[in-house]
Amino acid sequence: MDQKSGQEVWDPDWIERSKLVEVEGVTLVSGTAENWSRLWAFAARPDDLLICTYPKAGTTWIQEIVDMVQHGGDPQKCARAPMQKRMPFIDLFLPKPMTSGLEDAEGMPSPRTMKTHLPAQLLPPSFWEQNCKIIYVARNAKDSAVSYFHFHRMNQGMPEPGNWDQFLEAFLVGKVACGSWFDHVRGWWEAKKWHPILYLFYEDMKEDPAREIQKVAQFLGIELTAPVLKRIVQHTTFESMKDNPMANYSTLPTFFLDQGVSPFMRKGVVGDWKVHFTVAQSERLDEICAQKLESSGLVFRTEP
Ligand SMILES: Nc1ncnc2c1ncn2[C@@H]1O[C@H](COP(=O)(O)O)[C@@H](OP(=O)(O)O)[C@H]1O
Ligand SMILES: O=[N+]([O-])c1ccc(OS(=O)(=O)O)cc1
Repeated sequence: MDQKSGQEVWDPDWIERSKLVEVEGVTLVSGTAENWSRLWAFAARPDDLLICTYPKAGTTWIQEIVDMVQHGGDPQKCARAPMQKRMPFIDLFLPKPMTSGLEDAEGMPSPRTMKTHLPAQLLPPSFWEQNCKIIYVARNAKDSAVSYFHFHRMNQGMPEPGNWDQFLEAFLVGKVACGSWFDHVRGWWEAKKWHPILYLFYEDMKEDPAREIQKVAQFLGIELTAPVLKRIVQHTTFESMKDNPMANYSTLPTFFLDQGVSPFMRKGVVGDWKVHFTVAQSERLDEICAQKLESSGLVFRTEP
């Protein structure tokens, strides 16, 4: 901690590209796998809210929406700290001496809102036992893969992605951090049959943000007046969030997240996959998707 600025001081040597390690057959970054027993034993509280996503589904977007809904649409209150401090990322373990999301969560007073990228079968059991509310956001596989590829390029703590073709291969077989996208979206979809889970889609949020924000408010039992709803919509547009230092991760050092390589708030659209996928790659993903999501009732849109 820098005494003058009160800022955490990081050393570039702490950051290195992670290896992938399997936990119960799911590939996770090594920091999460090494701390598995602590994470599994995490003590959820009944009034905890958990935001779950496969990486790049719009996690930060729904986090900012939830924070605004919880704080009456007051942007000042949502500017109290960077996102990772407002809503700890429980499965993120950065090398010591940096604090982990788990420790931040443990030290946080209730009511807490936290974030995870864990698949449903790896969620610490106390979240089920305490009947915690969960908001899940899913994004179509093609845009998720593209966004995840660029995120691997810029996040110096993620495994090396290789080139696009190599990364997509790894994504399709689920050998990337957080495992298979297909298993993730399906696992959480099944879990909502027996647990209070609000399951949202990125594409729906783009189509009609006000409608989806209302679903969040209703799920949380909060009433929004028309002007508050309007303010939340405006505050959480891609353009607003791109310029918001408390939401765009610009407070993290560039030797960790190199936003010169690719910004965290990159494009924020549906359909950017068309710039990256060949026709053959797109058809292959469609085939796997049809097979993996068969008879689940889960349907994704890939067009704006
Ligand atoms: N307010 C917003 N509206 C639309 N997309 C947003 C957004 N805030 C973040 N995103 C997009 O969500 C993705 C990041 O997801 P996460 O927060 O889960 O890591 C990025 O996608 P792109 O890389 O396609 O631009 C980012 O641009
Ligand atoms: O706070 N962090 O260190 C942090 C936050 C978000 C993040 O992106 S994500 O896609 O892995 O959630 C990575 C690191």
